[in-house]
Formats: sequence, C-alpha cells, structure tokens
Amino acid sequence: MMMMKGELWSNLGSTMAAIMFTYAMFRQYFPPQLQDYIFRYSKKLSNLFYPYIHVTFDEYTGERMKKTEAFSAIQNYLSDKSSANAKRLKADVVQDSQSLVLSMDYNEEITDEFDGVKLWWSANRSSPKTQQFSFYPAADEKRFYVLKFHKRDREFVIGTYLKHVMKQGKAIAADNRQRKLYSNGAGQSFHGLRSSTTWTHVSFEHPATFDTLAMDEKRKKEIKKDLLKFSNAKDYYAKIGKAWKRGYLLYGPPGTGKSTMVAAMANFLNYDVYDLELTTVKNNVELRRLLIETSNKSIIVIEDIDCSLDLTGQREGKKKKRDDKSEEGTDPISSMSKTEERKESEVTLSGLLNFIDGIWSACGGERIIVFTTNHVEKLDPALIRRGRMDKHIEMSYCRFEAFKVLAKNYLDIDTHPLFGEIERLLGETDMTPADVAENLMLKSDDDEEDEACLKSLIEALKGAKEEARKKAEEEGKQSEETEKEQSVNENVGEEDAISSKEVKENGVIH
Ligand SMILES: Nc1ncnc2c1ncn2[C@@H]1O[C@H](COP(=O)(O)OP(=O)(O)OP(=O)(O)O)[C@@H](O)[C@H]1O
Ligand SMILES: [Mg+2]
Repeated sequence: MMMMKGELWSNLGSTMAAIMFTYAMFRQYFPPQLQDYIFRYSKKLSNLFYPYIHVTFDEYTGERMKKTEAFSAIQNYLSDKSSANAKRLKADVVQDSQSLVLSMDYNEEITDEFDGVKLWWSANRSSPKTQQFSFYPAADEKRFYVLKFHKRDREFVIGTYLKHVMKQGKAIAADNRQRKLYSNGAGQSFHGLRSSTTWTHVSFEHPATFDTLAMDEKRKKEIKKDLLKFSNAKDYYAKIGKAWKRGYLLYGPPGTGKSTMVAAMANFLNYDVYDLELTTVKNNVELRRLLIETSNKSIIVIEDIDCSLDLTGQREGKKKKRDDKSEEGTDPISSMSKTEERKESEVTLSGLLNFIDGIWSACGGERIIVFTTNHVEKLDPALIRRGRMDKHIEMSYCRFEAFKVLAKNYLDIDTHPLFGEIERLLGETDMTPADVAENLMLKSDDDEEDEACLKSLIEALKGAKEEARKKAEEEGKQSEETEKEQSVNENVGEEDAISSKEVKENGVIH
C-alpha cells in the first residue's frame, strides 16, 4: 500500500515537471505573436468542447461607483431561489427594505429553470489586494454575479430571460420596501418669513385594506379593478400619449371612510402616500416643487379640498382681484418679497389645475391624485371634471352590505338572528360606518357580547331614526310657515297692486 502511494506521488511529480518544462520551452522558443496565435486557437478549440457562456454582473459601475440596478434586481430575484436551493446563505438588509434578503453565499452555485431552459447563477467576489484584517469589506473587494448558460440559449437569455429577471427582481424590491407617509410641514418661521415647506416622512403602517373597508362588494371590486388596471397600464398610457396618472374624487359625509379608503388604496397597490396640506404651501411655484419631489408609485392626497383653499367655484372674482393686485407693482422683486411676507397661501385654482394636469405631473412614473371632500357641490366644476378627477366615488351611509363587512371584522360573525331587523333599520336610517363601527366595538371577549353589540346598534339606529323624523317634522313646519309668509306677502303685494291701480284709475289716495 505504502509502495503504491509513493509511486503515485512520483508519477504526479514527473508529470508536473514535464508540463513546466514544456511551458518554459514554449515561452522561450516561440515568438510572442505565435504564442498569441496558438493561445487564440487553443481557446477556440476549448470553446468547441466547452459550450457555455458566462455573463458577469458587477455590483458597482463607473467612476462614481454607483450600485447597479441589475445587481440589486438579481440579488432580489435569487433570494427566493437561494433560500430554497443553496446550502450556504448570507443575509442582508437591502436599503429601504423592511425584511431580510437572503442570498447565496460566495462561490455557491444555484440552478434556475425558465421556460424549460436551464441556467446557473453563482455569487462571487474578487479578493482584495490589501491583505489587512477588517470587519468591513475591503474597498477594493468586488462582488459580482455570474450567469452561465448554454450557447444555444444565447438569444433566449438576452431577449427574454434577463428581462424576466429584472422585472421580477424589481417587483420583489417593491414588495419588500418600507412604504412611507409623507406630509408637507408648515416651514419654520424665520424673522416673520416662512421658509419653504418640504416633505417629511414616517413609515406608513395603516392597517386598512379593502377587506376591512365597509362598502358594497360590487363597488369595491370595481374600484380594485380600476386601480389594478391603472397600475399595469404603463404601455397603454405611453401609447395614448397621456401622463401616467389618475385622479379619484372621494366625496361623502364625515365618517363614511374616505381617509380609510385612501389607506386601503395605498396598501392595495403598495404605494407611498403624500398627504398634501395646501394651506401651508406658499404659492404655485412651491406647489410645483413639492410635486416634482414626489416619488413614483405614490398617492398624492389633498384632504377636505373644499376647506383647503378658496376653490369653491368663485374663482373669477378672486382671480380678478389678484390680477388687479399684480398690476399695482411693476417691480417683480419687490412684489415677490411682498408675497413672501403674506402668510396665507397664495396657491390658486389654476395653480392647482396645473399641478394636476400640467407638464410637471408627467415626470416620473405612476401617480394617483386623490381629493376628499364633504361638499362636492361646493367645488369648482373645473377642478373635478372627468379627465382631471377621472373617477368620482361616493362614500355613503352604511347599508346592510357594508354592515356585514363590519360585523365580520369587528365581531367575526357572518349571520345572526338580529341581522334582519338591522337590515330593515339601515335601509330606513342614515348612519355612517364610523358610527356603526363604534357600536360594534367589543368591550369584552364574551360570546354574548356579540348580541349586546348588535342590540346597542339597533337602539342607536332607532334613536337616529326618531331624530331624523323629528328633524323632518320641524323642517316641514318651517317650510309651511315660510310658505304661509310667502302667500301673505303675495296677498299684500296683490292688495298693493290693486290699490295702486285704484289710485291710478281714481286719482285718489286712500
Ligand atoms: N367604510 C368604512 N369601512 C370601515 N371603517 C370605516 C368606514 N368608514 C368609517 N370607518 C371607521 O370610521 C373611522 C373614521 O373614518 P374616516 O376617517 O375614513 O372617515 P372620513 O370619511 O375620512 O371622514 P372625514 O370626512 O371626517 O374626514 C375610521 O377610523 C374607520 O375605523
Ligand atoms: Mg377623512
């Protein structure tokens, strides 16, 4: 046995010596051009037997060492596959992500299959030139992914597979990303002058979803379909030459779920929310700047638009006054500083309209603009015409369909003997979902509590019905009185007319 091992070593030694000798001879006796020639042909020869192509994706590119989109997308794309297949994994928190991203460790290789084509991915890093010990990655360490595939699949990989990887990777990043709720602060006061407002953000964690939203199931589905259609319609908007945005007007009495609907929309589409407080925006220029600073995939909300500004259909008069004012001062600088000093918002309706459908709103990707209001009738029709506010959604009082959603959410019940009476009362009485929900809030975990909640709701509904009846009665009385007054006035008017006729005819004053 010992003998055999010794022989093996000596054979290996002599083979190595022979290779080294041949290489030395090759370098010494062959001119460099010939060496190149032989090298190229030997590579071609090896390619004949090695049919695979390798593509490298570096983490950073360019002088400014910008992280490549491709690297991040591949990292996300491979994270699922790595956690299922790779034996050695490493975990990273990718920027702006709320969860860990698992990726295969260096020098691991995993196999992917797409449309019946097999491909191999490996994660690699080039070893740093500086050999110092450090917990942090060396500055000259380069990380990269290598994709290996058969040369017959070249076209498929370049034309289809890589596009699929990028798209999937970006979608995973969007899902994992921590969403944000932005609001425009009221700029700090400095020597009486307000500084410009900017967006500040917190993480967006509103729990409302379309499942928890009390609303007619059919309308809910329709809105969800509309949102999905919009978010997938990049090519369609490009084709018809329209900016990729959509306006929703949510209107209805207080407590009917308008703000809740905005949160549900954001959660459904995975968008950020920009809560725009118009009264703190100094002027149209600032409004435009705020818009440019919003990111893709976002919902820009202006709550209670009727209270935000004087946009309530009297713009002609207002506009004229403003024009008169601007004509007063011809010096643009002095008039600008005057405007700065004025504390109230100078945003105009036309500024807002430009904000919605001006050229600025076309920058970047998809955006949804939502206005909410309690008084749709007060708004200037120009503001809410179709094309600006594409979809008008009325949030109305709670009817039985909506109640069933609340009962499921709050009490976890689908049916109950008291539902019949509640259905009848909800049909006759206007109560907001907020008030219905208030009655369904459990005080304890007791099963009997369900019935107590429903009974308290019935009482509240009866109370509301009675109140509405009394109010209607009072209003009826009032209108009767005003009718009477009117008819008295008319009679007096007639008498006056008769007497004046008599005066004319008789020439006598009674
Ligand atoms: N349709 C609904 N579905 C589920 N919950 C609702 C609904 N409407 C109201 N609520 C409940 O009532 C509360 C108030 O609702 P929300 O703030 O959305 O009303 P709003 O229409 O925006 O009112 P306002 O006009 O006063 O701003 C919410 O916290 C939510 O719990
Ligand atoms: Mg609201």
